[in-house]
Amino acid sequence: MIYFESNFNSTGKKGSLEVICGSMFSGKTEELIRRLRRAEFAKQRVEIFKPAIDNRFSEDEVVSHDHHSILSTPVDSSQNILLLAGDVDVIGIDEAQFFDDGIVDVCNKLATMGFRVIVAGLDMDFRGVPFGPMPALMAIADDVTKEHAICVRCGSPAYVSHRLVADNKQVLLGEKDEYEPICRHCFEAEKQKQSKGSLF
Ligand SMILES: Nc1ncnc2c1ncn2[C@@H]1O[C@H](COP(=O)(O)OP(=O)(O)O)[C@@H](O)[C@H]1O
Ligand SMILES: Cc1cn([C@H]2C[C@H](O)[C@@H](COP(=O)(O)O)O2)c(=O)[nH]c1=O
Ligand SMILES: [Zn+2]
Repeated sequence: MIYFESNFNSTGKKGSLEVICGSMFSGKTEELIRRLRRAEFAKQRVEIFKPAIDNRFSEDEVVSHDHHSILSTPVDSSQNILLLAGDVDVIGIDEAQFFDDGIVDVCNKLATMGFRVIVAGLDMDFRGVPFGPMPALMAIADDVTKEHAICVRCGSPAYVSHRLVADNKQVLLGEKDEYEPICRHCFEAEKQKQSKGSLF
């Protein structure tokens, strides 16, 4: 896929929605920052939003696990993105899984209005279940990129973020102490191990 920094999508029309998904540590944020920086090199005006709850590394920056960062605006609700999207060409949104369902309509509207919208987020939660508005965003996107971390157990491409701590809430902010990226095979082995353990 060729991304058009000119803000025209592959059909030559202005306005599009790109989704970058995958497990934790797969490079979603790095890829988001890379696309936004390229847009800046093309003299595009860029605005980045993230959910206010994600204050792990910084209140007002999107930061990758490899310490790349870009200034962002934290917002409490998806509607705020519509209100705050000013006179820009490209809108980046990180950690989209944490937004309310309204984010789907907001992204659709922005793309139709002519913005290039680039969204990054976890496709699945720690149970391997689709996360929040991500499946709907992927369905309506013009382009979807699935990134893969390396499975920390066997070196294959990882597909899910396995939770290492005993907590069943869907939302639990964390890093390497709380999550590890693993592949389908190692995830299945883990589930078997846990179900055997719960029998005794
Ligand atoms: N198991 C792993 N597989 C791949 N990258 C990893 C792994 N563990 C740590 N990393 C680091 O995470 C970086 C990706 O970080 P980031 O873009 O923030 O990912 P994401 O946003 O998908 O969580 C990689 O460049 C690498 O330095
Ligand atoms: C799997 C999973 C993750 N989270 C949290 C953990 C992190 O704070 C973010 C994901 O960050 P990343 O940029 O993709 O590394 O989400 C969660 O709350 N619930 C989950 O099931
Ligand atoms: Zn594995």
